[in-house]
Amino acid sequence: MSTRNVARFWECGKKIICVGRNYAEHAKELKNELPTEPVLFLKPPTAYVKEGSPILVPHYSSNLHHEVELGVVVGKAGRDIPQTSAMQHVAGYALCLDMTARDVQDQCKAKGLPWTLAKAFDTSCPVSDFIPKERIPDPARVELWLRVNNVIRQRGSTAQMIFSVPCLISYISGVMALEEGDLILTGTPKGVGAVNEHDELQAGIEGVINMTFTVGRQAFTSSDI
Ligand SMILES: O=C([O-])CC(=O)C(=O)O
Ligand SMILES: [Mg+2]
Repeated sequence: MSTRNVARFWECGKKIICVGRNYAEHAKELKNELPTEPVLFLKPPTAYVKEGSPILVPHYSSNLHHEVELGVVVGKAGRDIPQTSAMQHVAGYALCLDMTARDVQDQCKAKGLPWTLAKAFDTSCPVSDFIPKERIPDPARVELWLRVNNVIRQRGSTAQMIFSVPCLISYISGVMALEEGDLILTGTPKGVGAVNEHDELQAGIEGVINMTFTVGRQAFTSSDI
């Protein structure tokens, strides 16, 4: 894959690997135990949405939550990657939202079912433009923020992550091969909450990038895509 294609990672059709409960304060706010190893789940490439298109509340949910996260874009494929060379596999970053149907996730948790319906629906992965690696010299020093209708909801530093970016790359690549254009969502800091139709959602990485999305509602109609 060319550098140009990695820069348009959302068009590559590659996988999105998400990490849950990677910030202690967020694990606590949802009354979850702190993980002893990374919690992983996946989103399909159809989850991507870019600025200019709305985030859609799934037709089967009435409690859509925002989660602002640092995304890591893979630039070099690998399997069983050691932590010491993990950063060589990073092409760059993206500001990401892990949109979550919290009511559906709660039902999945109660029934012991996977989180797919809660996390993998169309538009569940809003992303910024590609951020070249040089613009973020240290992924453990990134300040994330998120506002809904101009009110600050989330603010956190990636310094608070339980598992670092090199640790996550090493762990994930021991489970599944990482490929160029894959995206890793590294977990959300505290402050998650609901968004509703017509809300305006703004998120940013301090001093690097910001993005704006509006919220709409998914219609349950058959259509060609
Ligand atoms: O749904 C959750 O709370 C897990 C998750 O994605 C996160 O911690 O970022
Ligand atoms: Mg998340």
